[in-house]
Amino acid sequence: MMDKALSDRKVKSVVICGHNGKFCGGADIREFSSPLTGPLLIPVIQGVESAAKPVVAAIEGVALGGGLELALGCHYRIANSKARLGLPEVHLGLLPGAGGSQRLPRLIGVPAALDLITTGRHVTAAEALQLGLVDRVTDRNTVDEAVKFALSVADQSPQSRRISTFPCPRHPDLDALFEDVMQRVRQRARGALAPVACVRAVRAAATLPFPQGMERERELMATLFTSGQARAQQYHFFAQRAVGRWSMPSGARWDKTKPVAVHKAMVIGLGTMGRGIAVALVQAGVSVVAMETNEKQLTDAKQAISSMLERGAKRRGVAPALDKIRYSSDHSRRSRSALTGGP
Ligand SMILES: CCCCCCC/C=C/C(=O)SCCNC(=O)CCNC(=O)[C@H](O)C(C)(C)COP(=O)(O)OP(=O)(O)OC[C@H]1O[C@@H](n2cnc3c(N)ncnc32)[C@H](O)[C@@H]1OP(=O)(O)O
Repeated sequence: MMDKALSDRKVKSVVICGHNGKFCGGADIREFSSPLTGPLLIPVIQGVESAAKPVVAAIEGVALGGGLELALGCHYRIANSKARLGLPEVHLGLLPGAGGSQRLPRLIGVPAALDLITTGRHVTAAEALQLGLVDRVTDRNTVDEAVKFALSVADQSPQSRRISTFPCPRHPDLDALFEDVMQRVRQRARGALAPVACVRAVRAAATLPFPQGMERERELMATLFTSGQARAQQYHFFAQRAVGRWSMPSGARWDKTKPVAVHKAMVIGLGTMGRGIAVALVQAGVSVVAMETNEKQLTDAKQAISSMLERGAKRRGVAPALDKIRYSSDHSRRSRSALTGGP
């Protein structure tokens, strides 16, 4: 479709838009666990950018990851005022590997690009306009506005709008900037590879011509792409969404179940975890039966839990709720029934 639009002489300018009010949330993360198929994004974006006629991105909903990278390959970007834009790959253990790490700094400058790429944060359309990431923001129908705009620039050459040809905006002391950012990113990353690789990729954009920068981006991406950290972070992405959709063998489901207040709980086993759980429950106002069959462990736990509750209460300026917890070494049915108030 794109090839057809770009090669048809009757077509003077092109608008790329999404579907159902969303421009593009990026690549399908599930595809990263198997060999990549389909047209590779980098040549697609290069084809768009090098087109001889203006190409306009009409951004509604979200433009994230590869979606924003595609928009950066366009010559103009028009965003709906409710749209959100970002390069969140760092949260998936990756970097913006379809030219995003090389085009973004050329468009909005190194400090702003470092911020967006290393944090993966989304920006609103208003902030995107302020940063120079988009050319216009509209409250109206974005595709209609983009079509109007595309017609108004149809006779103009897109030559000066190709971000890959922009020099990276100058910064007075690049070395000091990167040293400072790298130090802060390393501290925050606590061993994560992707944020550090993101800084390295942006440094390549700031110091190398575009083709060499792309090569550096590719090398860094190749290391991250198959890393255990990336696999774990991508698993985490889907796991986070799955826990929000739980269902029980009984058929109870997250969206059909009303929450029930919990007033009593029993904690069985008072090791480090059990003690912490008992304290958290008491502090949340729940009456707790704390059960431990090992007498020595029970004595130690009583002391530890009381002092945790006292310290917590002191910090919050309230009385310690020591009366909310009862201890037991009796694992019998009678002891467990104390929870339900049964016989
Ligand atoms: C050498 C190789 C070079 C390769 C270059 C590749 C370059 C491109 C890379 C990328 O684009 S990486 C992906 C970047 N994008 C993201 O990280 C966006 C992730 N998604 C989100 O932030 C949110 O889902 C959203 C898009 C803002 C929508 O949020 P909302 O709250 O409305 O819905 P969710 O519950 O989060 O999601 C709904 C549904 O969709 C699934 N999903 C969302 N995004 C993706 C995705 N990118 N890939 C696959 N699936 C996605 C999500 O899991 C939900 O489905 P269920 O889990 O409920 O079935």
